[in-house]
Amino acid sequence: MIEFPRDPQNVIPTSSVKIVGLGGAGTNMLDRVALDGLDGAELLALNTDIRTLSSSVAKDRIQLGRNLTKGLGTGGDPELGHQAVLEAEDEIRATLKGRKIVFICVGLGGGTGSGAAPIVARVAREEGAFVVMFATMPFGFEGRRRREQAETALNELAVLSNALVTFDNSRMGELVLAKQGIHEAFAAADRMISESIKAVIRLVVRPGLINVGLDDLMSALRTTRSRCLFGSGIARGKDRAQKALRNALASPLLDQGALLKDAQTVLVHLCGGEDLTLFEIELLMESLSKHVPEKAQVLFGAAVDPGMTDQLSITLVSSLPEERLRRTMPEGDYRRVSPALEPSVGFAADEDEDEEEVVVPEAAAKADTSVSPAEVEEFTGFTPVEPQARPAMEFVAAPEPPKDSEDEEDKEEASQEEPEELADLPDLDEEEEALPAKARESEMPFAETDPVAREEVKEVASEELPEKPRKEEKPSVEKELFKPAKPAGQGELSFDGGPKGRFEGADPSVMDGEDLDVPAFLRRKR
Ligand SMILES: Nc1nc2c(ncn2[C@@H]2O[C@H](COP(=O)(O)OP(=O)(O)OP(=O)(O)O)[C@@H](O)[C@H]2O)c(=O)[nH]1
Repeated sequence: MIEFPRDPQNVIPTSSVKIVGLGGAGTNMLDRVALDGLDGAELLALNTDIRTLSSSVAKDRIQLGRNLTKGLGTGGDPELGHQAVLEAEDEIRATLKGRKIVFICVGLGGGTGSGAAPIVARVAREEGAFVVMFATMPFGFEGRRRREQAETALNELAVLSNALVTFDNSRMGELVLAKQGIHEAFAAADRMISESIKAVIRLVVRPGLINVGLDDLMSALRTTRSRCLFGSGIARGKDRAQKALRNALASPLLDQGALLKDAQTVLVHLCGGEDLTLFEIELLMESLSKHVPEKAQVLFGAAVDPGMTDQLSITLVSSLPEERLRRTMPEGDYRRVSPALEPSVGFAADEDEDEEEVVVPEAAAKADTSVSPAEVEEFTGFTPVEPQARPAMEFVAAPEPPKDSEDEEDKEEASQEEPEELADLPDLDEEEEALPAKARESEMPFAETDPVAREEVKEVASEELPEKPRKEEKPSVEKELFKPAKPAGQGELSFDGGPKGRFEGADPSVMDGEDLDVPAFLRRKR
């Protein structure tokens, strides 16, 4: 067992941490964090939609746009979201006063979150807080408008936040089986985000043997336009160090550890009970070194939490610049697993900023940050090791580019080639297109409850889904006559060549000079 004196000056009390849930998605994420249990940190819910706001478990709640939207959402309009938050700016400022770290959870793409997040980030920064933004990007099927709104907000947040961690909803949808509904996909995404938030909070607020500070966190994540790599695993019992590492590497955001091989800085944080041994730490770090490049800077932190007897947790945080991400995965893969990463996502940190030294009272050392058995189960739920428990859509690692070839063309071909395994997977876009518009509509929770969003969804379903290019085929009389009314965005049924609509060999039914076997709408056109 390692005996180590604690330095209470180096930790941040949970009371100086505020977690803000913004908009519908943000409030859901916040509720998830609260329900999963995070002692001490204060929760604040901000929303225009009074119904969602009032059902939040957060103790502090502020309604945005009291006069402007009068308790309703913004209907997907970020400008309304922007105006609405300005109405409540003073109230928000008052509640963020004196906080050292403010975590903001938001789903980008709608009106409230996308329009208000930059203002909330600015206010928190003005109050001297270190701002970590957790933002989700919309599912690919939500349409171009939401994607564009999300990207605009993301670019603003990249400048305003100290750290911006993005989660791609499409990517996290892979955590659930393809046949499960969209509700499960959102729930899986929320659980993942909740775990990430809690792990990051544990990193910076837990009294440590070897502390990880905000500056370490920043340098692990510091690069512009990059994707956050994050993995967290926990295990107990025999071989817990190896198991915890395996669980962390299995995180979908690390692609089974494959993405770490290009990382420049990796932040590693270990936490165990009082039975944590130096041997375990060494073992774990040795195993990890196989996944991390030799030149990478490894920032290491460790903490002992008496509540974690028999357990060991490991958290890995890093970032991968966008162009490296593209190199690691061929273009096809990249879009397939993460369409919302196009064209920009990521983390941004203020390079020039001089970080204030955080001085914290002694009480901080007593902050309760124990991990419950339920949490352990939750973690292992995300990182199943049994093949049957894996998500149906699984990332397949990119093939290695040819080593000796100098020929640029060869290299390009190799990077564009689709691996064999991928060729068998259904194409997400095609699959989505193949869904009837109705089915897609009914899968969207926000469309069920929000009439404006419902209209948007219909709009997307009817306008934005491109028609599949059809093969050249000979026009036939039957096809021309009985062309089915084409539902927007849906693939067209092919008809066989047999006669349709008229019984073979039967006389035509003619009345008043009109052939009744010809559909009425065609007769009218004549
Ligand atoms: N992970 C997750 N994402 C969600 C959830 N609900 C919505 N989203 C995503 O977040 C985006 C924004 O949705 P909301 O948060 O409901 O919208 P809002 O910001 O409140 O804005 P308005 O409702 O338009 O005023 C959506 O486009 C979805 O991609 C959720 O429960 N979990």
